[in-house]
Amino acid sequence: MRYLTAGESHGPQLTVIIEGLPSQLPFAKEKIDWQLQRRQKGYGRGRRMQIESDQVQILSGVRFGKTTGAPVTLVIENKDWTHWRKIMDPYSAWEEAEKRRISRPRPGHADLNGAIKYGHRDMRDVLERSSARETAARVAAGAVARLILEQCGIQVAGHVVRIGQVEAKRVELPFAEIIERSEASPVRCLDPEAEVRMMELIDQAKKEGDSLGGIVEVIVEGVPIGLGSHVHWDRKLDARIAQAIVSINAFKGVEFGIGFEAAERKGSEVHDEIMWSEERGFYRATNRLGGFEGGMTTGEPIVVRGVMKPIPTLYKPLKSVDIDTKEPFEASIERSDSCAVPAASVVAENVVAWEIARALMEKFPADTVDELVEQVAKYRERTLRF
Ligand SMILES: Cc1cc2nc3c(=O)[nH]c(=O)nc-3n(C[C@H](O)[C@H](O)[C@H](O)COP(=O)(O)O)c2cc1C
Ligand SMILES: C=C(O[C@@H]1CC(C(=O)O)=C[C@@H](OP(=O)(O)O)[C@H]1O)C(=O)O
Repeated sequence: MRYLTAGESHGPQLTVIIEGLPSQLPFAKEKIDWQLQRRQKGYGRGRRMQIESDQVQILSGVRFGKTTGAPVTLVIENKDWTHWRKIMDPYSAWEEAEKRRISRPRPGHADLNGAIKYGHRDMRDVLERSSARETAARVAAGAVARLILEQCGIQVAGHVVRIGQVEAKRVELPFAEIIERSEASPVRCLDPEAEVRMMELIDQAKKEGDSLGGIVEVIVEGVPIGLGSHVHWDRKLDARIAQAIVSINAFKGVEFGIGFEAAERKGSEVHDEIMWSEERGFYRATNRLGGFEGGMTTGEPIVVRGVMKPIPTLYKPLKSVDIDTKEPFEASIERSDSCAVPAASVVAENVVAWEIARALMEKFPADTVDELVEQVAKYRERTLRF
């Protein structure tokens, strides 16, 4: 399974082409649109989210509500396009674009490196594609992956663990409650006390023209043992998930289970002891390693965390240099989010879902979804009797 996305932030649309899906997969458009809506929400987002109302248009690969096995093309409209048409049209008048040309790179964004690398004097040509608007297309792909996972009894949830200085209290909750609580929270946080403080912090950052980052956690339940592989570096599923997370705009790090804390602990306080019972087969007494050993799933829930740096576009001045005049300047006032950690947790859920579905399709190659479901069920049974 693979996908490609295309589209600029202020162009007419985003497009995603997904290839390698099994046929006969019930293609619930409302579930894809639901994931897109979830990504748009979250306390701390800027005005752009009030303009957009993301949903997919299905252009290929689906008939009678099911996949045909052909590539699926999905399109998400940029409503904001109408305001940018004059300068974002592929043949827009140069004079129009020149009036809005961007020559002032923002520290922390892709502007300067992209302009130097691709030879652009208008940094809009970098901004448009480096914008996290593109994550809407990735969420659509992940939402399609979730349709596959659902058929195989695999569920994905996500929540916000930290925003700036505020950390949520760690609580052990049943999976359904994690979904319910994070969904009800404007910052997608499971801890009501931290939620209030996170919102205050976002208000304060906004007032000060500053921005905030944080940490998100994704949990995947119902994964069979042995997705991924130890035999080669690029088949290790934890490594692929790490790439998927760090590829999200502004994500700088990733950890599984207890993560970086493992460095401080002794082996006896890290490794998850192996147990066996008639009903469960092999299982672990703990899940400190977050569901992975040897690049393969252990069958315990996958627990992965990603760290997002603060949003680069600031109202508060940061030093930079104009690429035309070479003069220093301060502040570049652009419309921007002040904190997008809650929204990014939805992106994280969906990019992880994609990697799990891809690994599932690699282990259980199938042309139809029934073939896939059958193989997964048989394998689970075999695992239990191992
Ligand atoms: C959901 C989401 C929303 C974002 N919104 C903004 C924004 O409004 N303004 C901004 O400057 N950066 C925003 N970012 C971050 C930039 O896209 C990101 O920092 C930039 O692409 C540079 O890439 P890097 O930070 O990975 O190096 C957002 C990121 C995500 C995941
Ligand atoms: C459009 C989205 O996020 C955008 C991501 C983004 C950036 O620089 O990454 C900058 C902002 O773009 P604009 O200047 O058009 O407001 C965000 O709104 C989105 O998430 O759908």
